[in-house]
Amino acid sequence: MASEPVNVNEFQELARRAVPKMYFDFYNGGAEDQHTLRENMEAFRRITLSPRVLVDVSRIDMSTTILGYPTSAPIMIAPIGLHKLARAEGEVATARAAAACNTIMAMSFSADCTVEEVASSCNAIRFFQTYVYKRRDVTAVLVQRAEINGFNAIMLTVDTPRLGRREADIKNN
Ligand SMILES: Cc1cc2nc3c(=O)[nH]c(=O)nc-3n(C[C@H](O)[C@H](O)[C@H](O)COP(=O)(O)O)c2cc1C
Repeated sequence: MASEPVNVNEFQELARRAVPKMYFDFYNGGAEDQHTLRENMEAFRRITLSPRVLVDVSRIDMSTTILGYPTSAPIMIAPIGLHKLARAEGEVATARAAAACNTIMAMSFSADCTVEEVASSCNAIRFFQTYVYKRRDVTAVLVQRAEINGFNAIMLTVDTPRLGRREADIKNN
């Protein structure tokens, strides 16, 4: 790719070149035969946009709110673990990017940075993702730390009672 990326797919190709294969496979892969991963993309392809014609488009505003918090577009950063595999600053860099784009960052429980580091790095609107652990006191402490550090919402992941069988990660050890 000679020039700057012009769409999301091209970012994927840049990422492939930027990080070791093992890390790229972790970020890029899904579980088992990756049916859901493919279907997630197909679902977006099936959506047809119907432009409204003869309307004033001189000023386009996609801003909205998510749980009452403002965002420049109905797009936010999903919780993804281990950002330091991609960049030394990890989730701090992601939070700064979210703030620069006026969007919301959901920080993973499996983050490489602490909630304190992310909170002190910028004023991004941030949600904290967690699971409900067998030890409820562990969950409570995580939620309290997030709250003290200005996280605005808790994103509860309920579909991971067991980890998915991510075959690329198995092959990469
Ligand atoms: C590499 C990777 C790591 C992820 N880590 C987390 C995580 O730590 N916590 C979580 O709740 N979801 C995690 N997810 C799930 C994503 O947040 C998201 O729900 C999932 O990728 C589906 O959204 P998508 O179709 O936009 O990819 C992860 C997904 C990927 C691909």
